[in-house]
Amino acid sequence: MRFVKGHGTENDFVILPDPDGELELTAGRVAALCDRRAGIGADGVLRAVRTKAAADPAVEGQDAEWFMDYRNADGSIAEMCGNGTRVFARYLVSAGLAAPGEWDIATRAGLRRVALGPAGDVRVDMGPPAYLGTGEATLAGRTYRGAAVSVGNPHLACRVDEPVAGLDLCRAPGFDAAQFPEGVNVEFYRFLGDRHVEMRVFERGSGETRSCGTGTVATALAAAIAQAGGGAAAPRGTWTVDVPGGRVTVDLEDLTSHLTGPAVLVAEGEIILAE
Ligand SMILES: N[C@@H](CCC[C@H](N)C(=O)O)C(=O)O
Repeated sequence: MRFVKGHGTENDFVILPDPDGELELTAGRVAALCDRRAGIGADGVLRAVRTKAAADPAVEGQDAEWFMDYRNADGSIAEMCGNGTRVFARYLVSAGLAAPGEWDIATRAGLRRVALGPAGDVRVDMGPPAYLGTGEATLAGRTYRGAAVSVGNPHLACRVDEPVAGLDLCRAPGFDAAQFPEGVNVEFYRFLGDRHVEMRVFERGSGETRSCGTGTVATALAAAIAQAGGGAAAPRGTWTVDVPGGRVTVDLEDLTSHLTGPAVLVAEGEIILAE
């Protein structure tokens, strides 16, 4: 079957066009595709299926032509993927399946509105990130306090004072499984300036990645709350988030948030699907 490979700030994806929902996408098949030695290699898979053909109750009734069926590299299903949404939108336009402009994409976290031209950055309405209180992550014998944030999927954004490049993210950070029964994406961020942070992430289901769009939104909210001295009434504003794979912008607004950044398609080809 055909595939396209793309990335958003080096958070990379295999895109599988499946307009009529015919593909049986097992967890094993996703993990095999994402394998960086024995497969194509990616942080996740984006299956492009027409919403009306998607046999997924999570998107039933969503008024969008296309459903982004996102899977993590280990084959697990996630509610949302911010970088993936930008890459998905760029793919639909590039393939002639949607026109440049503004339209909605169905996701398990609800409709996400994208805005894009014939080339260049993509802007995604990420909805209002929800601050859910504090939490703790452990890494290399140290405990980090963070903000639990839902961006449709779960995050724990922890502030650090040292450069994030020095953190050992070879192993998964520990977290309280009672607080995050479905697992959690853990971000570590450091202030670089006014509304400017650097961030690294260990993603649920994929390990350390070079970027995480939902994670940058969670981090911007956590940093805004920290800057305001705590509490959920964070000031609104535009944040710059530097990640190992590049830079994105997060707008925290009264009723929603927007994520803006690159979306690049790098290859297309044919997969030989081993059964
Ligand atoms: N990289 C994504 C997030 C993908 C899902 C995440 N690993 C989860 O399990 O929630 C992004 O750009 O948001």
